[in-house]
Amino acid sequence: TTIMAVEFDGGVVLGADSRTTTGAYIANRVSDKITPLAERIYCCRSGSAADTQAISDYVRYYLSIHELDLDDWPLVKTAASICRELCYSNKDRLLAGMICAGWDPHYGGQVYTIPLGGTMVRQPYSIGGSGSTYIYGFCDAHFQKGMSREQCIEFTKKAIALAMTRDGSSGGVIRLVVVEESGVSREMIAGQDLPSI
Ligand SMILES: C#CCCCC(=O)N[C@@H](Cc1ccccc1)C(=O)N[C@@H](CC(C)C)B(O)O
Repeated sequence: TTIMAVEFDGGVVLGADSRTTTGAYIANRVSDKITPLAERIYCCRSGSAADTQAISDYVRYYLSIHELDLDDWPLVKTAASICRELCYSNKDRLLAGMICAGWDPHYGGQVYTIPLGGTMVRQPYSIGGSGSTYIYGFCDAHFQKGMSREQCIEFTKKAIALAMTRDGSSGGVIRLVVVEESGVSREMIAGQDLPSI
């Protein structure tokens, strides 16, 4: 897996490849690893498909209960904290590396990364999954503070595309989700991995 999320002024871009593997076998070449946690909060999943689906379901459930007490949008930090609590307190049983990202009216676009051990840290952008190891240099070289929505989209597309060419556990199509105050939009970019003949 290769996953990424980038903050911009007013929202976030989330990106992921679409390959699920069992060993070298590609169990799913069109997986959707960008999963909703609330209306303006999503997570990118890496590691065990089962573990990260279960964690996402719990976070979505807890947030839905929490929202009944709120008369406002839930905070991205709240979603990330619930995710972190589940990952940390079950760290010896889970294989889950997740990136929580979204928009809320208090802090705008935010990216929180929750790697394997269950720590949580906010970053201007984050990369994760097996494929991320191949693009740290590219991301260090190309990230700039204050990039526009469109620049963040292009940065995310290029980084994930490069990782997909080198990581055997990444491939399929590039999925993108843009979350901002005005709404959520999805995009899918197909490469060579979809049958054309
Ligand atoms: C189908 C099926 C059985 C397991 C599928 C399954 O979890 N594959 C994993 C690799 C893995 C991990 C831990 C144990 C075994 C196999 C996988 O493809 N993970 C991708 C992300 C998830 C969310 C799709 B990525 O991290 O590569």
